[in-house]
Amino acid sequence: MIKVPKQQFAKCDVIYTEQVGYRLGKENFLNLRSDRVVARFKHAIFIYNANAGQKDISRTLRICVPILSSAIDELLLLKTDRPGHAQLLCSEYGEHTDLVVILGGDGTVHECVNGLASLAKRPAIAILPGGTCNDISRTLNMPQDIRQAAETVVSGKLVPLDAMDINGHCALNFWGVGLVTEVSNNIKDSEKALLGKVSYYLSAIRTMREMEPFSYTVQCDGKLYEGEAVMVLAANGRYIGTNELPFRNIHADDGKANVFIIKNTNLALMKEVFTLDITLEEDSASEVLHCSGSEIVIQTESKMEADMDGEVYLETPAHIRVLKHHFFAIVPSSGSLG
Ligand SMILES: Nc1ncnc2c1ncn2[C@@H]1O[C@H](COP(=O)(O)OP(=O)(O)OP(=O)(O)O)[C@@H](O)[C@H]1O
Repeated sequence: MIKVPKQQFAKCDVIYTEQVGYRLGKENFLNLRSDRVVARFKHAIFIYNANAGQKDISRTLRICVPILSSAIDELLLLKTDRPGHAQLLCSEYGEHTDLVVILGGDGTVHECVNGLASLAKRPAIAILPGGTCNDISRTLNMPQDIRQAAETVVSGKLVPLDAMDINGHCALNFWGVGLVTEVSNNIKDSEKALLGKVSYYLSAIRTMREMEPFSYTVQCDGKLYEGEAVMVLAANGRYIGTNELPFRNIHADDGKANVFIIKNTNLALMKEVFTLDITLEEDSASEVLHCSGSEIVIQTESKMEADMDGEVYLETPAHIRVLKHHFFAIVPSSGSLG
C-alpha cells in the first residue's frame, strides 16, 4: 500500500486507495479534497437490465447514455439477457474497467456486486435507479430521476461503501428472514408489472395476516440474543421497499451491519417501524431489538429461506461478515452515506 500525500497526487501516475487497492491513473482525478475524490473515468461498462422496473428502456438509454459518454472516454454498453447475466458480465469485465454503471433495480445491483466482490481489482460502481424499489440507489442518495442520476454519475464523488459477505455471497442492502422473505415471495408478478412498488405493500398486508413467529438465535460480535420473532433483518443500507428505516446511526460505511429483530406482526407496530423516526437502544425491551456488529451469526430452529437485497435463494443459518469499504461508489457531490 502506497500512501501519497494529497499535494503530491498530481505527480503520481498511479494511486492506490487504502481500503481496496483500487487503482486510478492520475488523469482520473479532477479534484481532491479531504473527504472528496471526484473522478473522471477513462473506461466504463454500462450494464442495463431492460426487464427491471416499469420504464421505457429505449427512452431511458436515450437520456442517460449521452450524459455518461460526455464524461467517460470509452463506454461499453452491455444488456443483460437473462437472470444471472449481470453477475457474469461483471466478473468478466470488472478488472478491466474503472467504473461499472448499473441501470436496474436492487436485483441487478445484487448480481453485479456478486460478480465484482471477489475481484482483486474492483472498479468503482454507480447506480442508476432503473428498477421498482431501487433501495440501494436510495442509500447512496442518488436522485430517483434518471437524468439527474446520470448527471450525478459524471459530477458526483467517490465514497467507500461496505458490503456484507453472507455465506460466501455478497449483499449491499440487507439480509432477512421471516416477514421480509415472505413479502418478497408473495409479490405477484402481475401486480409488480402493473403497480410497481405498491405491489410490495399489498404483499406485506397479505403476508402479515398469516405470519407465524419462529425461534431464532443471533450472535452479534459475540453477544447472544434468542427468542421468538416474525422477522430478523441485518441491514447495511437505509431503505427497504422504498421506505427509509426509522433508525438513526445506520451508515453504509461504518464497518457494521444493524440487526433488527421484530417480535410480532402487530400492524400498528409495523407502521411505526416503517414510518416514524424512532431511535432504539441496544437491548431495548420494546417489540424491536436492535444491535450492530461486524460479525453476525443468525440461526433459526428449522431452516428458513432468506432474502438478500430482495432476492430469495439462500437459507439459514447465515454467517454475516461486514466487509468494510469493500467498494467505492458514486454519490452526489454534496452528500454522504449517513
Ligand atoms: N433479460 C432478462 N430477462 C429476464 N430477467 C432478467 C433479465 N436480465 C435480468 N433479469 C432479472 O430481472 C430481475 C429483476 O430485476 P431487478 O430486481 O433489478 O428489478 P426490479 O425487481 O424491478 O427492481 P427492485 O429489485 O429494485 O424492486 C433480476 O432478478 C434479474 O435477474
